[in-house]
Amino acid sequence: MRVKILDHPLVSHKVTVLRDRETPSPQFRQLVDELVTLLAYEATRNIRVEPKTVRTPVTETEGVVMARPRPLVVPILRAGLGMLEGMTRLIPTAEVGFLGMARHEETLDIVTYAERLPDDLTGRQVYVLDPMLATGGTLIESIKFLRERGADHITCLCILAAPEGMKALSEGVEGMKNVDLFLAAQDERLNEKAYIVPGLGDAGDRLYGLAD
Ligand SMILES: O=P(O)(O)OC[C@H]1O[C@H](OP(=O)(O)OP(=O)(O)O)[C@H](O)[C@@H]1O
Ligand SMILES: O=c1cc[nH]c(=O)[nH]1
Ligand SMILES: [Mg+2]
Repeated sequence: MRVKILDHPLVSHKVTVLRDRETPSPQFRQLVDELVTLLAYEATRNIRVEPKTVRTPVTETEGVVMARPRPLVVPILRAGLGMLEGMTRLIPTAEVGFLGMARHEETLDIVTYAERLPDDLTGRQVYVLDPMLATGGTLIESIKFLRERGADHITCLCILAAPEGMKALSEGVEGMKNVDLFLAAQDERLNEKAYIVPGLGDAGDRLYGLAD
């Protein structure tokens, strides 16, 4: 598994504001949207293109366009939904599939409660969106799911990750070729409730939770 952590002062600035418990939901959503654009710029370097000839007003020239089959973007509900618009703004022609997964607060077991994906993903490049990689259980489960359908190359975009989850993920996908992970920041550890430290709390609640 290839891991890339963005190293950019603008990213660090946005992550810091995102962490701040005083940052309200509307600003939190805006920051997630901005961060995913920056992450997506790096994470889509591997996007497949094919040659295309175009006629400019001046002459004919060789360029490239995105290859077929189109890439598939998969936000992991609920928190991953906050990353979808930023991603599709960059790749408007991508197809979007959905996976709804939640980890049980105490057992940390992953429950897959929704799935809307093409049956056959043979040869497809897939971009998985989930802001938090904590124990890694959710991402491992989703990658296995996508692999079983034939996905060819899976790139995960996360905002924060704990080292424990990164290790579990790399062991969990060992032997699987073509799995990449892009992060805005790597955090210190997990706490006793498997929350990321220092983290940003519960991403789903901060994006979509009811205001106090
Ligand atoms: O690496 P893990 O230990 O599996 O934890 C990470 C998962 O936890 C969060 O989702 P959550 O289960 O809270 O669901 P939500 O998005 O509906 O809040 C987060 O968005 C990840 O999907
Ligand atoms: O810190 C964490 C861990 C899992 N899910 C979250 O939303 N935050
Ligand atoms: Mg949650």
